[in-house]
Amino acid sequence: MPKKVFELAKELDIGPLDLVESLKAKGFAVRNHMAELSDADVTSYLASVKKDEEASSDTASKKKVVRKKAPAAAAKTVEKKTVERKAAAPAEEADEEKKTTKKASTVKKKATVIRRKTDENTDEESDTMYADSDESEETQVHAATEVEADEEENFVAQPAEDESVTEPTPAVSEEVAASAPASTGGLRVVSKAPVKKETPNEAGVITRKAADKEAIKEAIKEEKKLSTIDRPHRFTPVYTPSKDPMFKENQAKEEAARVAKAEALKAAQPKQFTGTPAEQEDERKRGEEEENKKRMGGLASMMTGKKAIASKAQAITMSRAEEELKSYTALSGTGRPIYTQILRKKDYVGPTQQTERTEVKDSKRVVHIHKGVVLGDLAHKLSVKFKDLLDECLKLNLLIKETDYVGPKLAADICALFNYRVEDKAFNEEKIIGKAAVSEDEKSKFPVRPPVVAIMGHVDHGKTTLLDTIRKDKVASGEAGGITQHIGAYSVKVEGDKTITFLDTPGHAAFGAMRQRGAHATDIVVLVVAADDGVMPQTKESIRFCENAGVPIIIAVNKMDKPGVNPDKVKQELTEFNLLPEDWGGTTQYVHVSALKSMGIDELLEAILLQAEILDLRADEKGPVEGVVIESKIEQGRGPMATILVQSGTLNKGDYLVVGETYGRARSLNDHLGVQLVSAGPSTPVQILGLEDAPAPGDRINIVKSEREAKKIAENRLNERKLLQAAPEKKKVSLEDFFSNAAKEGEEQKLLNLIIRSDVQGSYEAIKSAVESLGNSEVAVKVVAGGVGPITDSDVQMAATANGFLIGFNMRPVTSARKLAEDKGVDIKNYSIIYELINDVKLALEGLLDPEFVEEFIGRAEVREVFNIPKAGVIAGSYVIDGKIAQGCGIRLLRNGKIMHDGKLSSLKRFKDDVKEVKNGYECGISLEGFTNINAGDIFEAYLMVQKKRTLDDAAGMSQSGSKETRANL
Ligand SMILES: Nc1nc2c(ncn2[C@@H]2O[C@H](COP(=O)(O)OP(=O)(O)OP(=O)(O)O)[C@@H](O)[C@H]2O)c(=O)[nH]1
Repeated sequence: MPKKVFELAKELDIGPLDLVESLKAKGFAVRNHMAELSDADVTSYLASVKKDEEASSDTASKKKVVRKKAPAAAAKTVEKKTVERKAAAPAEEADEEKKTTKKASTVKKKATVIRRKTDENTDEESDTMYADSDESEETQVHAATEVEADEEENFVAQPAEDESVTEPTPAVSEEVAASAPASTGGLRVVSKAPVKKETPNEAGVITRKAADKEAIKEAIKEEKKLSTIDRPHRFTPVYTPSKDPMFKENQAKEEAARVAKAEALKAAQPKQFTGTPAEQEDERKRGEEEENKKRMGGLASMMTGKKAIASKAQAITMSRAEEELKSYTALSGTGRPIYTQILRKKDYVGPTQQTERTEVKDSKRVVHIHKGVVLGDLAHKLSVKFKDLLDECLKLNLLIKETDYVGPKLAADICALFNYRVEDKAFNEEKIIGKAAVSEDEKSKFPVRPPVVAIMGHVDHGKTTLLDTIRKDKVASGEAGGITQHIGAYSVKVEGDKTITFLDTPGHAAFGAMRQRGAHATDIVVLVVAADDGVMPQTKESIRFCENAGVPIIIAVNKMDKPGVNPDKVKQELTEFNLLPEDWGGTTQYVHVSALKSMGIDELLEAILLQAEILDLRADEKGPVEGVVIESKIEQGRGPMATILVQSGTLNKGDYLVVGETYGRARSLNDHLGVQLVSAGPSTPVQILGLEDAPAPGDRINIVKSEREAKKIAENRLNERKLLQAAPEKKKVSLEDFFSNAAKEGEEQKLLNLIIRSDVQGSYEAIKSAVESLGNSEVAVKVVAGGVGPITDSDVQMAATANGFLIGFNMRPVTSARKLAEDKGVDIKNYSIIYELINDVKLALEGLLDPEFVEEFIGRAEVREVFNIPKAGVIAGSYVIDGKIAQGCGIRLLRNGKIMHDGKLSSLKRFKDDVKEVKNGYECGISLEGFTNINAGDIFEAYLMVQKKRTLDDAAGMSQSGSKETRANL
């Protein structure tokens, strides 16, 4: 069974490294203690050891070791001594030797080179047996090289020895390692000894031809050379002897034990061959020959440089060595790689030829942009330096930066300066959506659709009550604060088959933006005006929105049930706005109603249907779907939910939608009553589920073929908006603007940071725009985050970081957010009525305004006589002629109307006593802080600086009313 070296070492009870050394010395190709030995190797090695031991014991018993100088070495190496066994040994000794050799096996002889280190430092010498003394000299040069060389030498020498395989080698000096410790106490086994020394003239000795010897020498030298050039450097573990005498003794003991064990092992070895002793002998010889052949093969390959690569690591090392060699040869004698190019200094050959400037063809003077462009990029597209672009832009009064993003219009203006035109190559979503222009003629053939009606009017004029009465449903009672908070859309059946779609729009000023959207989405507006209140600000505002949207108005004069109301007064007021009643010769329909008493409702509905008829409202049910978002919110557990008014086409359940910057699939369609629909035709308000996000009110909806297309369009819209938002608003700069901006630069605007969470998108937007419009140059509201949904931990975290406030509109914080807010000391305010929210924000903003100090006159005194009192200083004996003079007040000294001094009162006395104040008609002594030039006849004017809390109206300079004053100095 094959064995690892360390296993054999264990069996032999010797150190694995020692065994490796020993094996190497005996010509076994082992790399380390992990190398594997075949059975034949083990047997061969043990036999060899045995033979050595016997030889050593013979030598020791006969004590005929003769120290003899090698003929060649004698001349060159004096220090080295070669111990040889005399060739002319007695005959019986020779016989004995012959026997031993045969018994041990006819394997080639291996001598062991043993270097002995003596304890004396000065007299260090080594007894080494060398085949060649030249070799011994070389081995002294470098230990590692020596070992290597010795090994090589050994391997090379073997074939020569094999020639004498059957012959004993009396000329070969042997020294058994085991005997060495006893004599030297510090022997170091470096490697196996090379070859025997040749003594050609002696009888019975197998001689080696001189030519062969020379050839081998040459081979050894060649090998050595190679080993220094292309062989990787490797270290051979070298045993360093201890100088401790005890150690030497132990070594000797260990060695003796090892020998004994090897002998025992040999004795225990099973006999492998059967048959006659002659047959056994033949078999053994054959085995040995095979073994030798194997080794010879290895040696031959080594000699020819085709040494078998033992391991991967060795292969890597070899390849590295090869590379190194190559790079070495790639270096010229200067140490510079031969492929390095020498840089030559260029000779000056005069000015370079100027390339002629070619004018760009008109057809090529086009700049392609995608909706907008960053000016740095535009300069690049125009092939001009940005500096030149900046100079040219000043002609347009434009002060630009390289990072500015401009829209197509401004880009076109800039490009025109360089005789370029702009082509917008923006993502064309219409190509995907496939909008087809419909002619008026085609439109007239479409079926009639229900009118979409919005109800507008001033707060509390009865909009919700009116709608409620119309659709017989109580809406107002369920609303917080009795105010409609967001747009609701409802379809109402009237006159049998006919349907009217109502948009219930809120009336409060904060919902202006929403109302505007409502106006644009509607065909007809019913303007509710309370007969008892008349035209109010938001009535006027609603009229303006309708005018802008070109939407016809029907006036519902409400609360006609109230006693003493005068509808003509309302009509009169509205004539100012070109809303002349029909009975007064105009075109506007006026209907007298009482929403509360359900009076005049039918007339109103008739008027709406009449108006719709006049408008001839038609839509293609089968055409592409168009619609608008009325409202949206995120419902817990259901996700984003949007109220959509389909304006044309038919929206089907399962359609892929693009809605503003979001997209999705209409997973479910519900009408205002919550009834599931399969499809929704023109003028039908539906709530849809299945969008990715809550869209903004007013967003348009389109249907596309796939979700991928929908996503693409939505993402493109989002990207473009972001780019435009990032772009600073470009205004034409005037010198006045520049100076006013420069003056403002020093002032720092105080910010009130808010995080707003609302139940629906419309409310959020309305609140956001309302609170943001509250600021001025000194203070401003910044909505740092917000949207639809409950107040979460991250909102609280953000409020804490931004030092802001959290506002929930119809939204409460989640439990964890509430706890976190308590921990972080963040204030969460909850509102359900928008004007209360706005008032609070306004008050908070006012708190940020710097207080104002105003001077308040309090009295006047006339100086009658001036006293110069040594310790007290100058005292002006005065008489209070107006108001009072008080301690701590500011005081001005006037002489002939001219202000001589303005400072603080130092002391105020009545006779010798200090007093707090002296009123009109009394005398007093007044002294001033740091001023003594007081004359009789001068006037003291006393005043107080009063701190005045400012309101936003004050700050805007609109109104001084409502300011609260506090006396700062008293
Ligand atoms: N007497 C009388 N009261 C009415 C009539 N219509 C509405 N009201 C009352 O007016 C108040 C306001 O009505 P709303 O319908 O909430 O008014 P609104 O215009 O919808 O108010 P906002 O939602 O705040 O814009 C309520 O107290 C109603 O009862 C009416 O025809 N006659």
